[in-house]
Amino acid sequence: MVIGAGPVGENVVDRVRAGGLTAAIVESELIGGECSYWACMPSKALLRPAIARSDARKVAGLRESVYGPLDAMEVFAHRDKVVGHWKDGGQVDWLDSIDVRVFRGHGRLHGPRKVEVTSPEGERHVLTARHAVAVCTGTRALLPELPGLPAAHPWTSREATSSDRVPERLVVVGGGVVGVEMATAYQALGAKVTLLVRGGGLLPRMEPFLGEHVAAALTARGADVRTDTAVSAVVRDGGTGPVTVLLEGGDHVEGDEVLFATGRKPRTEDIGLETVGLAPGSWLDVDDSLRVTGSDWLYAVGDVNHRALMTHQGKYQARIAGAAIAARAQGGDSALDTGRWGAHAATADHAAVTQVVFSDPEAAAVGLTLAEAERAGYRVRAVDLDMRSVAGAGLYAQGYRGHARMVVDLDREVVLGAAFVGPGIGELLHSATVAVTGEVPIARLWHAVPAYPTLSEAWLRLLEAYRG
Ligand SMILES: Cc1cc2nc3c(=O)[nH]c(=O)nc-3n(C[C@H](O)[C@H](O)[C@H](O)COP(=O)(O)OP(=O)(O)OC[C@H]3O[C@@H](n4cnc5c(N)ncnc54)[C@H](O)[C@@H]3O)c2cc1C
Ligand SMILES: NC(=O)c1ccc[n+]([C@@H]2O[C@H](COP(=O)([O-])OP(=O)(O)OC[C@H]3O[C@@H](n4cnc5c(N)ncnc54)[C@H](O)[C@@H]3O)[C@@H](O)[C@H]2O)c1
Repeated sequence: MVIGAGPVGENVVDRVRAGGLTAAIVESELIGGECSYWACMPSKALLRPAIARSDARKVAGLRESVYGPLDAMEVFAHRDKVVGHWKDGGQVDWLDSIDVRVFRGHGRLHGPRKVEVTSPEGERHVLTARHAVAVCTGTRALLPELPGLPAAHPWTSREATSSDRVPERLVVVGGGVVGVEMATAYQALGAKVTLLVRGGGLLPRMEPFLGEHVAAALTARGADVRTDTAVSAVVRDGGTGPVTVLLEGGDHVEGDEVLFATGRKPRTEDIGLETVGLAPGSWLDVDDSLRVTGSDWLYAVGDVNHRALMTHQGKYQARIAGAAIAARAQGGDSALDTGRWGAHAATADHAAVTQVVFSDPEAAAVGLTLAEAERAGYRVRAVDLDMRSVAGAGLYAQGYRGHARMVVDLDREVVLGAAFVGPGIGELLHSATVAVTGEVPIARLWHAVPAYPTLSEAWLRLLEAYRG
């Protein structure tokens, strides 16, 4: 039994079916989850024209053709198509095709191995799982407790990704991934954007140079990026019209909408955790097979376990969890391969989490940052590269600005992490992921020859710099 049919829940049922078990899934909103309708897919549909136009403006002979504004209505119409007009028929057909029973309604644990489903009409059924229950209920936006905020009707990621109008002035609070991506999209669509960042820079979970490049580019295009700036209250008379965001220190910013992109909280307040001895509202702690600590039947997969809040990482966990559930059903714990990089251990959660931020320029990273590697006790060296020394970069875009870093474990001579920022850099990430996950020795990477003249020659320059 799976509670929550986001990308992660869908992949859990797919993998347990592939492992020979039967599966059922409960969904209270749309099959496909946050990612398909209010997160990854609509946000990338809004960002693609912004990034494509920006890249084209860096190509001689082409830039003159792309100086007009984006057609916001066309962009929104395309976004609507990408999200299937917020209808999930296609996803339901797919679940039917793999013989998974779908229950519409709210799912709650009801003691060991039991799930109570309350249908939209209020009917209740209790279903009993033979082997396992997987909680895949994801997250929702976390709003800080600030005076005036609820009454101001702020945008969260849901409103920002589903809006069909561009506010003249958009204030964005939060310099994480959602804040940066939505500031990028709405600025390109024509809004005057102010980005209020509590900390010292953007994208604080990544190598600092990524956020520095992104902030410089947003500022150069006219955004007002304010770091070390804390919001103290929000005022919006009557809950509509212009909104005033008050800052600690006495200053204020006015906007026509304010987006709070200040993190996520788990959707576990009302899923019956108390019936199995767990605290409602908490993130769910799991082992590397994604089984909840202390349980032999309950799994928590995807955002809800707080390991790595990205769709691709959650789907990876789903593949591991589905295989582990099927293996345990057949042979108990002894049937599992839970060693490092084993079939039933989500090792990449610790060593090789990947992320592409679809900002302009793009930012991408895998594995450990230099600071994380040092904190973990590795003897490391960071090798840095100005992307302007890569021939392919100059051809990709005139005046290319970008930077790359490779973090090397000096004892094993393998790459622990890599980070890139620059136009088109997102597609470079997977080569780094293969190097980090495969723990490919530097001596062998030396033989992996990047084609000339591509952005991938960043690898050649990084390896040359490392070897001296
Ligand atoms: C604006 C934005 C952009 C993003 N962009 C990207 C991106 O480009 N790439 C990327 O990798 N990640 C991105 N993410 C993160 C990504 O959306 C999440 O990591 C992903 O959605 C997690 O999948 P999930 O299945 O764990 O949860 P969700 O997608 O949240 O799905 C959970 C499902 O469970 C259902 N549910 C919850 N409670 C119950 C219940 N009690 N009973 C029945 N059903 C229930 C919900 O209705 C939902 O359908 C983005 C996030 C945001 C906010
Ligand atoms: N392209 C992608 O992979 C992608 C895109 C969007 C979101 N996501 C994922 O979704 C998750 C949620 O993203 P997010 O940006 O909402 O969260 P986040 O945790 O990445 O960033 C939230 C930011 O808000 C700041 N913040 C928190 N409270 C604040 C306050 N009161 N005032 C001002 N700032 C405050 C935090 O310091 C942090 O920098 C992330 O884990 C992210 O990885 C991924």
